[in-house]
Amino acid sequence: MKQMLQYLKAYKKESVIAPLFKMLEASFELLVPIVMANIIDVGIQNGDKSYIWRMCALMIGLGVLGLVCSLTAQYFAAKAAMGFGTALRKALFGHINSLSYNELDQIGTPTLITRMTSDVNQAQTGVNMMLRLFLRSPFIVIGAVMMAFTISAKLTIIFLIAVPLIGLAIYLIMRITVPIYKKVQSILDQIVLHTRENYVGARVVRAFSREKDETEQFNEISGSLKDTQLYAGKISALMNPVTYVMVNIAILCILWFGGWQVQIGSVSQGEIVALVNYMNQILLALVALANLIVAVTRALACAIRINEVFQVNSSMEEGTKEGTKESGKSRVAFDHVTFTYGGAQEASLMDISFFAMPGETIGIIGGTGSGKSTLVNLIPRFYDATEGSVTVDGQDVKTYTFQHLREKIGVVPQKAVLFLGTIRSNLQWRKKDAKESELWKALQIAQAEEVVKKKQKGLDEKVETGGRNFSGGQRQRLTIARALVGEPDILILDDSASALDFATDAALRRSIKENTKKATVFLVSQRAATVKNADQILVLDDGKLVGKGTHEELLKNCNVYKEICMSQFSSQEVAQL
Ligand SMILES: Nc1ncnc2c1ncn2[C@@H]1O[C@H](COP(=O)(O)OP(=O)(O)OP(=O)(O)O)[C@@H](O)[C@H]1O
Repeated sequence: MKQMLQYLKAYKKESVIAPLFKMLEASFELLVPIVMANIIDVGIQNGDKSYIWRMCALMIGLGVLGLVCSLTAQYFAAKAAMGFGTALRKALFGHINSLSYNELDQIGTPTLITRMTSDVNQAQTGVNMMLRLFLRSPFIVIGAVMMAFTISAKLTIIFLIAVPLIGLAIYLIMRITVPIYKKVQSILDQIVLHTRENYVGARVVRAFSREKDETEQFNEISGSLKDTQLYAGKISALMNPVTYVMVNIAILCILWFGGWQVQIGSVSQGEIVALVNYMNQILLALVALANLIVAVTRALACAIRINEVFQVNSSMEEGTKEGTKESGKSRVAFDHVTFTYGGAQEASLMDISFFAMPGETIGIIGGTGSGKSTLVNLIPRFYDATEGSVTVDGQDVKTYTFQHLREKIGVVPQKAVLFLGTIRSNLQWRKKDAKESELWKALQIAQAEEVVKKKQKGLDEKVETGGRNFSGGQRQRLTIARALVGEPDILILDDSASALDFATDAALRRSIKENTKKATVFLVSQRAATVKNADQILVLDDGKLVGKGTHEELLKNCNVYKEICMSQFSSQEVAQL
């Protein structure tokens, strides 16, 4: 909670003004029954019309003042709560971005989305209500009891019995509903998970005619959300009848016992009306307090979920060096590298050693799940090696600042993702100030020149979220171009040509070789044809490096490589390769 409150720091003034004005409003509200009593006891009893008019004007004045105070409080509370929400959202977004893949894998994207959106909103609502009602409701309850005491000490006994009983009833109802509201938030997580999976894989769902099953599954989760909320709602709905019955019994008691007091002349008729008003004010204040407690408990549950994310620290410590380039040194070197994913039982890479010189092309081949992507992910430090070391330009990757390390590397991930914007804005991700000529050069190398030229607005053509207005092959070429802008020292193509036809794939490799002579290129592929011309081919099998050398060398001495080639070409073709 303390950690959460730091986001209100910039709104100290607003956080004080809002409750103060709410208390001022409450003070005016507490005066109204007294004025009312005077109208009855003095104005009506003496038939003094001008007194009645004056008192009515006073009541209107109190109402207007109360409204002004309430609006002022509302304004400052909203300002503080919005500011709190914005600061919290910013901090959470920054923190999530600072986490390494290891932590992101473990927390999971759907729950991060719920925490970033719905949970932050709930926390913001909690702060808003807290600022407005935290002091006001108890102030009204205590104030009304004290005002009743000034009218009649004897009749105040009814208040002293009724208030704790109403409070107890509200507490019992809330004891059941509050845990249910906490459960609602975790069901929302499941809804986000299901929706996301369904929308991302919409085509697959349709291809397998799974719409009905998916809809049924979704209905089941949203039905459980509905049932849970309905249950909480039904119990909460008891709040009004139960409390109103209790208050009305209390009012009956005031009228009954008050009637006797009026007869013996110790209390006036106007004062009885004032006491009834105070009882009603107490009821409303207690119901508002109950709503406040529900909102604050919900906000607290959300704050705990947000805090859980803040408490996850990146397992990666950023280095401080910029790095230098020494000639004659390997550009990338793996020294006895072993890597195990967080929570996994077995290592995905075992004792991998190799080095790559500037200008070399390294092919990485192996079956599905053999560890190819995992290997290249260690170079830009998406993950850290569990054992051994990875060096870039002779320096351990852990010693670099993230910016300097990643500036050296152009990555084309397996899944071609573009971002909302234009082709130009997407291509400028590695180099913000890249000139038009640089962009076209990258597009030309990536065989994407035609793709852009065919678009009406060229480089300024709009890219929809995820690049959904481009075909799979077009997206792949554009992501390759994006990685080439700024001429990286290391280029990683993680199965990035899978959606390209063989001719384009071959043209792409040729073009990369000719145009990026100084760069070290990592070509990850399951196709032997893609890696066969590489200067060095690494063959992975179940996380182990089972072969290292040129195509010819591997054909002679690496059975796994030979098997891969045989499975993709006839023996005659293999002999000619
Ligand atoms: N985020 C992850 N968390 C846990 N295990 C993972 C994760 N990513 C990959 N793995 C496991 O690590 C192993 C190697 O996966 P990797 O993605 O490196 O294989 P790959 O050779 O690139 O496969 P493919 O050619 O199918 O892309 C697999 O057994 C996989 O299940």
